[in-house]
Amino acid sequence: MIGCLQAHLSVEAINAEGLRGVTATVDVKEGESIALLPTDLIIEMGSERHSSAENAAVLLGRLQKELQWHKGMMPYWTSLPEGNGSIFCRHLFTKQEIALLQSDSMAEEIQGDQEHLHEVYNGRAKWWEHVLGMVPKTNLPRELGPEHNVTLEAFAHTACLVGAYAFACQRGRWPFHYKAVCLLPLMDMLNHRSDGQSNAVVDQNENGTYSCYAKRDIKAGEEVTQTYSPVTARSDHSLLQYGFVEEFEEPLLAAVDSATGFDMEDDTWYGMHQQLIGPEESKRLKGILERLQGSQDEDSNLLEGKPAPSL
Ligand SMILES: C[S@@+](CC[C@H](N)C(=O)[O-])C[C@H]1O[C@@H](n2cnc3c(N)ncnc32)[C@H](O)[C@@H]1O
Repeated sequence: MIGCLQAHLSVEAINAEGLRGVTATVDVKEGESIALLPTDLIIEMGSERHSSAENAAVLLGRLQKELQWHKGMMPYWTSLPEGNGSIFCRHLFTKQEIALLQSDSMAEEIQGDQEHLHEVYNGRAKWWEHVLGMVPKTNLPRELGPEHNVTLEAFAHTACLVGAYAFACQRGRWPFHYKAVCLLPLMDMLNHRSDGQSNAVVDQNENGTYSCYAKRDIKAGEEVTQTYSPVTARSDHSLLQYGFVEEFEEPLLAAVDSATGFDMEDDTWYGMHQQLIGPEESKRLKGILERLQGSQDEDSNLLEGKPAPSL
């Protein structure tokens, strides 16, 4: 499998905590391709409309039915985190962990996702949901169950992998093209850095293959990173979707913790449940911070309860 993949990348631990990522094996110039993924290595699941649980069911269905393919892709499967606890993920949160969120709206969201995961596992989708394409076609029997060698935990783990590793991808050719959810081996080994900090982008070529392009010159040995979805602009959602919060060299205040600003056009996404700040409030808070001098001494004074500088 790896023979078909052309890449100037090496997968390795990239920090002292042992976080795995990819580094460039050669110097790459801005705009050059660092890796090329052929179409036959793209793993298509359901559509973008479908949940991670539904797409996990499609993937497990393919794995059970297409044994040759399953075997051929073994280097990829073994490269993914294996087993319970290897991913910090909403589908696997316990009741105690949900309580730690201290946010009713997020707790509800996660409980809803966990119920949905059980429903997909138990095959409770209505017949008309299948007919209307509201649930993807899977090769699996409607009921997964232990008799198919997929435990609920393994199923939840697969849904977690899909949630954190899959890409939205364009499939087929015009006029029969459509948006799907795909796993892109190796491309999914790139870690996230916020926009402006990342040095690469994963893009689809006209012939359907995927390339990883350098956004600026990259030196051999340097980590190669890309910017994941806009979800990462908010620490709480980044934690829920991907299991991490990006660390910035200069920590930002929680209220304005979006490094890239609010890049979603529809800011209701950020304002759901009316507890979160939108672009206007973010601008106002950033304005205040910019006017504050923010020296170490002033911060210490504030922490000791001494008067804040006047604005
Ligand atoms: C698409 S995978 C990237 C490859 C992954 N590091 C691996 O070793 O399999 C996404 C996962 O990588 C980790 N990750 C990505 N970017 C990160 C970052 N900036 N800080 C910490 N963890 C990160 C998170 O665990 C996330 O769920």
